[in-house]
Amino acid sequence: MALLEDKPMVLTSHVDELHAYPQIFVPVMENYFRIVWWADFEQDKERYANQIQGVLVNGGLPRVTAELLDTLPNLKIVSTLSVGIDHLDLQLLKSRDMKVSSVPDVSSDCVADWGMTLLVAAARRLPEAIKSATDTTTPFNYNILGKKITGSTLGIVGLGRIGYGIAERALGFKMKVLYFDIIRQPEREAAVGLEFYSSLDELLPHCDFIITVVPLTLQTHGMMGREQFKLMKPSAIFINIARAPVVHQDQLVEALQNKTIQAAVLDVTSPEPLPPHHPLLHMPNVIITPHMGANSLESRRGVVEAGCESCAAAIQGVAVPREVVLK
Ligand SMILES: O=C(O)[C@H](O)CO
Repeated sequence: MALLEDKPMVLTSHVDELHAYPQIFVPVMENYFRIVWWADFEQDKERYANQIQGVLVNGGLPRVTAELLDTLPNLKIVSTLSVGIDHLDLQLLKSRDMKVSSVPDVSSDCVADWGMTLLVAAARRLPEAIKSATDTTTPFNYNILGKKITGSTLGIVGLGRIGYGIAERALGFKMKVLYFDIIRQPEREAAVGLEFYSSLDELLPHCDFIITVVPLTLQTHGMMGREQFKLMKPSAIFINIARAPVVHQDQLVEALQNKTIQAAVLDVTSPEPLPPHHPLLHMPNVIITPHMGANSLESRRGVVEAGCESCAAAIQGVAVPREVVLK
């Protein structure tokens, strides 16, 4: 896609806001657009409203509400710089005939790398080990015993691009890999030798590690709760790199407190960050990371490029790469 000569105006989050883009990506965006930061827009909407043709979001601001759409009469696209689209009101956008794009493919390897990293970190109790070796107030401990990964069984919940990437990596660790998905995927299954389960509840009792990698939808909302934790082995390690509401967080706390399962790793929580007194922050068998699966420099740069490309295409009135088909 050619860069636009007369750069159109696009609204996006403020660089300092949660989920906004690190300053290093701003020049990438400015190659394509005249950027209006959300905070500036908020202060003087009339100045910008008629000129804004695209909105770039990333889970946080700008919230694309009916009110925002009413304010921007020349808006052509809402482009999210993310895989997930759960923060967008797709019904609203469809009713306004708005183009929508996401970036489902660019960061898959990076997120799959992160999924395996978290699995290894939990299995080998990495945070505790680092603390023991580097925090002089903590006893140096030669006996932090982890869980063997080689030969163990991994259950992947959701065999999309990221889930499949995790399967490929797990095979390198000589793990047995099972998966649950609402759609069976024989080609992927055969390519790396996966075992399919049509029922989540039937898959869970077999797994040493379970990782959720599903999009957040009405069907996946709360799919991991008390009943599912009870079906897991008491030695199971549960990892969520999808979206927090896929898990009943309070029921996960209960399962960890009752030792229904051994440990959990959460790259996503509700809310983010958790308040200081939240029990998950104070459990030795929990690892929490700040929603950073897609955070390699390369991946984020690619995501920003791709999102800008889609946005520019819609403004030019040509086919939009990675358009989200609104049903
Ligand atoms: O959906 C994604 O791409 C990541 O979770 C970042 O929002």
